[in-house]
Amino acid sequence: MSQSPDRLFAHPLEQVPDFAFNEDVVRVFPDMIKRSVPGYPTIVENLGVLAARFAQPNSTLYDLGASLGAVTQSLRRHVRNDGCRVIAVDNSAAMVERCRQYLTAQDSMFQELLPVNVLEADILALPFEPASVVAMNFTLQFIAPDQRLELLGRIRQALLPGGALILSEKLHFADDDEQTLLNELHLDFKRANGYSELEIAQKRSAIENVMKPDTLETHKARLRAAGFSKVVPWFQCLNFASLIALP
Ligand SMILES: Nc1ncnc2c1ncn2[C@@H]1O[C@H](C[S@+](CC[C@H]([NH3+])C(=O)[O-])CC(=O)[O-])[C@@H](O)[C@H]1O
Ligand SMILES: O=C(O)C(=O)Cc1ccccc1
Repeated sequence: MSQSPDRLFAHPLEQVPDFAFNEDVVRVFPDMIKRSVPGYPTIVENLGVLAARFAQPNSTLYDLGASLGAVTQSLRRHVRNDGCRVIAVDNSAAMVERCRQYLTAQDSMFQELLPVNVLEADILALPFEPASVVAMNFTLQFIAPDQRLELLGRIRQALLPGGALILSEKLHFADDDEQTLLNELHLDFKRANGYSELEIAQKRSAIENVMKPDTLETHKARLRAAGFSKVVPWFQCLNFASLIALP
């Protein structure tokens, strides 16, 4: 499986197209997300550890917006079998194809992993089965803002008592100084990971129409409105955070 360094925005583009999860992105995605999202490896690994606490025997665990299945692989490293299974969902055909290859490779290296079903589907149109764990690792930010509440409401309805939604997102900050500082520090993180000013500027223009981060306050209020009883942030690195939402 070929994995390449992310140079997608390294050369000047006449017009920067809107960011899409296509084959070019799939080829560089593991490198791109590690060099762009501070704390990503820590979040992914610990998501499996967290999930193990909420997973119930004979239940379903969802990985929504699974991309190449990094979270699904972490769930399979940490959650005991006990009749559980994972449903990984993504609406990018290119992502789903490569995700299935990675999970098959994981299956060939380890025994007794949770069974996985990888679905190519739009999570906005997918009926959810009862689930003990739902992971959305940096996916809600790509959903149209006016669809987010309804989606979270359906996830809430699907969650079994004692289960949890684990939601990771890039954050926006209402306080201008806080927004400026954390944004600058995020740019420094990207520079430290080898991205040029041109790459940073072109990537920013590619994602600004398709990725709309909310504030932590908006997330908390919307999760409450969706029926979650408690929202507990468990991780923040610069402007990227992860929350546990309890039914
Ligand atoms: N409506 C939708 N339905 C299904 N999938 C969608 C939808 N909209 C976007 N996606 C998918 O959500 C994923 C978001 S990436 C998640 C990283 C992963 N969780 C990781 O932990 O490595 C985040 C990022 O790139 O910053 C992409 O694969 C989209 O195709
Ligand atoms: O690159 C960024 O600035 C981001 O905010 C995160 C990101 C990571 C991977 C794909 C799209 C957005």
